[in-house]
Amino acid sequence: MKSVLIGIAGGTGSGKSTFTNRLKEAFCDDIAVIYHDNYYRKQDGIPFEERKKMNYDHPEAFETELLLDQLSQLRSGEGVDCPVYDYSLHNRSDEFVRVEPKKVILVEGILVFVDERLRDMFDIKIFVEADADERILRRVIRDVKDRGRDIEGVVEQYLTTVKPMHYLYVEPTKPLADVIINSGMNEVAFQLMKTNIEKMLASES
Ligand SMILES: Nc1ncnc2c1ncn2[C@@H]1O[C@H](COP(=O)(O)OP(=O)(O)O)[C@@H](O)[C@H]1O
Ligand SMILES: O=c1ccn([C@@H]2O[C@H](COP(=O)(O)O)[C@@H](O)[C@H]2O)c(=O)[nH]1
Repeated sequence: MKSVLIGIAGGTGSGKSTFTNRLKEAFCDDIAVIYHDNYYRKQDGIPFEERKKMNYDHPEAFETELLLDQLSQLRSGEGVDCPVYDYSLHNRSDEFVRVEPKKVILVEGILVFVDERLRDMFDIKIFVEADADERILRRVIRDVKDRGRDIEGVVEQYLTTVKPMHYLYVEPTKPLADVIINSGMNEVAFQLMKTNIEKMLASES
């Protein structure tokens, strides 16, 4: 079985997870999904107050080597134990999630097109686009509701690291994408990808 790897990048709050999760809901266990965020580095030795202030939008914040190894294993037909990140702790949890090899593997994250080795693994590269004001508004609501943050903290983090790193690292990868889609709720883009994945799953190779 040859796996097709699909990378889904875009700024924070653009709707990457929304788009990815809609595809996962449509195909359930027929496809695999990997979130680059789960590969944020382990920070066990660093106190919580320090972890809160770190730059999570720089490529070095991720253990991309581990992701590369695990994607290679999946492509060779082996299952992997993916790490699980806990945003409220700013650290990896002790959990793992078993991911089995599938014909179609989605890999989602803000910086998945930055590392050339990772970028070159993708058969299809999708960039989810949304205006910066909409992204930050969504992020404030989501981080307060789901990621254990307060509004002041989200705003400070956005201005000090998230925004500058977005323009330094995320935005420059947009032209490297095969397809740029306008929001994760885009129905046309969803149906096009769904049809394509159905064809991939039905093909013999
Ligand atoms: N087009 C949209 N309109 C309104 N809300 C949206 C839209 N896309 C995403 N959201 C919401 O915004 C938040 C961030 O979206 P998410 O998919 O998690 O973004 P990302 O994974 O790119 O950070 C979520 O709460 C999601 O439900
Ligand atoms: O401990 C952490 C780890 C990450 N973040 C932020 O998460 C986003 C990436 O996730 P999206 O779902 O794409 O928004 C990134 O911008 C980091 O700043 C964090 O706040 N704390």
